[in-house]
Amino acid sequence: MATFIIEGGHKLKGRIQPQGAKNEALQILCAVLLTAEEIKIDNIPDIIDVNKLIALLKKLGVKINKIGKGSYTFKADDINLKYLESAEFKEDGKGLRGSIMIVGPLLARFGKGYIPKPGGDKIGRRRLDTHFEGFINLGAKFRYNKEDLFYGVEADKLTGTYMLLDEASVTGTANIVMAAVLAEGTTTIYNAACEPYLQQLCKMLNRMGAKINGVGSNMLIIEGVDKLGGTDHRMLPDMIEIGSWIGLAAMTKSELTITNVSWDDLGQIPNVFRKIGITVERQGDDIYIPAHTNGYEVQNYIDGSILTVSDAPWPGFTPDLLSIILTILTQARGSAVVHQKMFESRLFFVDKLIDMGAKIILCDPHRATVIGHDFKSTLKATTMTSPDIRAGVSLLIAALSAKGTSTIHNIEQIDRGYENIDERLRAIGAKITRVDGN
Ligand SMILES: CC(=O)N[C@H]1[C@@H](OP(=O)(O)OP(=O)(O)OC[C@H]2O[C@@H](n3ccc(=O)[nH]c3=O)[C@H](O)[C@@H]2O)O[C@H](CO)[C@@H](O)[C@@H]1O
Ligand SMILES: C=C(OP(=O)(O)O)C(=O)O
Repeated sequence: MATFIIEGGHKLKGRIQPQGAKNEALQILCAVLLTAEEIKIDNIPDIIDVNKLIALLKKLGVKINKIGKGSYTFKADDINLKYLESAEFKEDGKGLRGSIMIVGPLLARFGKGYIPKPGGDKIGRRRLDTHFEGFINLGAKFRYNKEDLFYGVEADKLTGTYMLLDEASVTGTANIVMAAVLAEGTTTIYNAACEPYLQQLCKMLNRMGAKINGVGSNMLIIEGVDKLGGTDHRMLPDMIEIGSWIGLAAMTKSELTITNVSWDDLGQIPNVFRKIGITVERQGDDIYIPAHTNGYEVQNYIDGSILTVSDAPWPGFTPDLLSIILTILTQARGSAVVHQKMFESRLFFVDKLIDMGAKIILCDPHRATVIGHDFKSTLKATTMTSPDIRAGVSLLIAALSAKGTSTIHNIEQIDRGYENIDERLRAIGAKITRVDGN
């Protein structure tokens, strides 16, 4: 278990370039299984989850060449399906959430797809029904081994159909789309998720020869094709990292420029930060955050009632930024409610913020009321353990704003999704030391 030692209370300054998007990368990498032709992908983040998926694809027989930082070619022309039945695969597949998305492409191209219960953050129930109901709708036979927690789908052929998803699952929609592009006939997916990750996936699949209409909406109409070909793809900047750096700048009263953010793909993100009083300035394709020397003031609604920040499927506000919003609210002028609708265990990390002196009432597992200090009292340094990726980064931001030296254990949770975070933050003035565990 590695650890960060953080000396808080220093202002940061400078420019930071967001990495390529983690959740997009996990989808895009799985899509290389859909063709025997070469696919070149740029801006792949160098993070634990993505590297685990690349290693898994390699074991599946995908030929992988690293051609530069974040740039790889992939060629899935000789897939080793036996690996899917190995004990090794049962271990590898469990290591991350994104591995679930190999199932759709494997089913579509080779007639079978297996996966052990995938990993990812322990932030509440994370069921997979939407994925498998989608495959069943396309004509696949499903089985689940309860002892091994091992899922499997098989089909001689997939046939397009109409389906109404029970929830707009992000990875579920990606998985079903990747199966449907090679199905016979037309598939309509209603209540589809439409995060930029999915829009990017659909655009890439269309460049490979797929026929997907409705990209960016909650109804995708997919006309199946016999075969897909190669393409080039570049990952968008990671919008969750961008939100994390906005929060970091505000809470440490630092002046930061977040470069090349792909503004038009950020949806509600800039506005939600503005609602809690943070100045988010557009400069070309950069975000400029001035030093919030006089703090930031939470806006009320027009009728004067208290602000609630909650998540919703895209184009709603992403649940992956709520932990960061909650953390920066602890120093806001005013109060707000954070309502995490999707995941029931994601707010428990507030205990650590309360230990640091934050004023938070956890109303129930989904809702917390935060009463901001307006910097009249700084958070106290402490020792904590990162429970999940976004709570981990939130605690890191809290520690950077706190008085004294904090310790965060289990930072592998942070490394799962943030590339070289300590080095990149040191470059803008943060005092962070990484101590490797045994
Ligand atoms: C690898 C990856 O891409 N992970 C992301 C993906 O996870 P993932 O695809 O696993 O998450 P899902 O979209 O399936 O949904 C997660 C949870 O939210 C609930 N749910 C979902 C849709 C909905 O309309 N209402 C609702 O309550 C589901 O019941 C489920 O419990 O999407 C999540 C939701 O944006 C993000 O937090 C994860 O970072
Ligand atoms: C919950 C997240 O990731 P995963 O789905 O990989 O656990 C996240 O990125 O915030």
